[in-house]
Amino acid sequence: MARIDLDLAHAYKPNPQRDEDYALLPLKMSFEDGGAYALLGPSGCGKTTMLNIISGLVTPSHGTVKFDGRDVTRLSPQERNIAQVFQFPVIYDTMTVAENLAFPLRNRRVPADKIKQRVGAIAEMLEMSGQLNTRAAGLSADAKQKISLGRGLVREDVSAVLFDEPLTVIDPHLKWQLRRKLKQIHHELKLTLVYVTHDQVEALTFADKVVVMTRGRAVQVGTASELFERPQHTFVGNFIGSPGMNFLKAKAQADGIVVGGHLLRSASRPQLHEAGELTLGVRPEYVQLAQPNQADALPAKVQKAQDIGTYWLLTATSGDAVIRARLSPEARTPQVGDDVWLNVLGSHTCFYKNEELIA
Ligand SMILES: Nc1ncnc2c1ncn2[C@@H]1O[C@H](COP(=O)(O)OP(=O)(O)OP(=O)(O)O)[C@@H](O)[C@H]1O
Repeated sequence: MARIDLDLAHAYKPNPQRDEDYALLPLKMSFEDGGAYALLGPSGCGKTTMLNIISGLVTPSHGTVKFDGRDVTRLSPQERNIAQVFQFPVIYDTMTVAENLAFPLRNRRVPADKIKQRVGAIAEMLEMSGQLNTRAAGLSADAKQKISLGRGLVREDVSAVLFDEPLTVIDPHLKWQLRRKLKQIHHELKLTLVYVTHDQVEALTFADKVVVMTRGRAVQVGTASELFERPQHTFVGNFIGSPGMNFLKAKAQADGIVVGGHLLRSASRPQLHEAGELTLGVRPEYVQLAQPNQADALPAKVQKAQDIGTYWLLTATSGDAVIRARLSPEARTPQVGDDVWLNVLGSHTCFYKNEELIA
């Protein structure tokens, strides 16, 4: 396994001039040896480009890729010793499940008894022990993709295993099981894993650390709780969470924060005073119903109240701003048209300037 250091940028077109010309803007980041990472972001943000640069399928137009301090920028995937699992199964239909799993090991002349032991262990982890002698041709798409996952995980000597949306073809119920399974396998095998997905649930359940990407930039690398509690960029606040963070235009002054002409009184945060116009960010989970004229609350009118089962989702407007609150089912739920006060200022509230977290 290897520690991977990226210090690079990538443009598919020659002579890039503007930010839009880059698939990856200049970035510096490291993947720790044995860590499980997810690259998460919407379509076109550069996830696959980053994965293919790590594997060696794409050479970055600028900068370097290092494995354990060694420059591998111009080495092929084979020379880098990478295993990669793609969206669709890459297996041999004429071979049995066991032969498919053994293939990457046979290629490297691993002794037969070692192959048997390793194939048995991987099949057991993927709950395929009963199918080892079945020919792959007759299997479902799910089972074939499980074999692909197994082939990616079977070698112990790889620098890293890279997954590009590997559960796309998997049935939703099995998807959930396999995500958990992959996490468990990671704990058992201690491989460096990098997993591309546009699905936040998939990223957050699989990875120890999630790299959130937008428009060719990695805007935050963090644990699920860091991304939830302290989004470093408004994109992260909005992209992570269901629904995403509320954002309100704000201005700091000595005795509090002004939102929509209303003063929210609070202990001052000195770093905010110089900032001028700000964005206040608060997750719907932390917005509470408040008493009228409560110092840290805003007046609002309820536009929607939806019963989501485990919580009520309230949508209210305060001036131009829309505020969503996730209220517990036990709370007194206001009705559409009610005037309410919503607490938006507390220890979980974040402040942004030019999209970046400042306090
Ligand atoms: N081979 C290529 N040649 C030219 N441009 C490309 C190539 N591959 C990707 N791009 C462009 O680079 C940008 C990033 O694409 P990339 O495939 O890395 O994003 P992604 O986040 O993986 O998206 P998706 O989830 O849709 O695969 C996009 O604007 C895309 O059009």
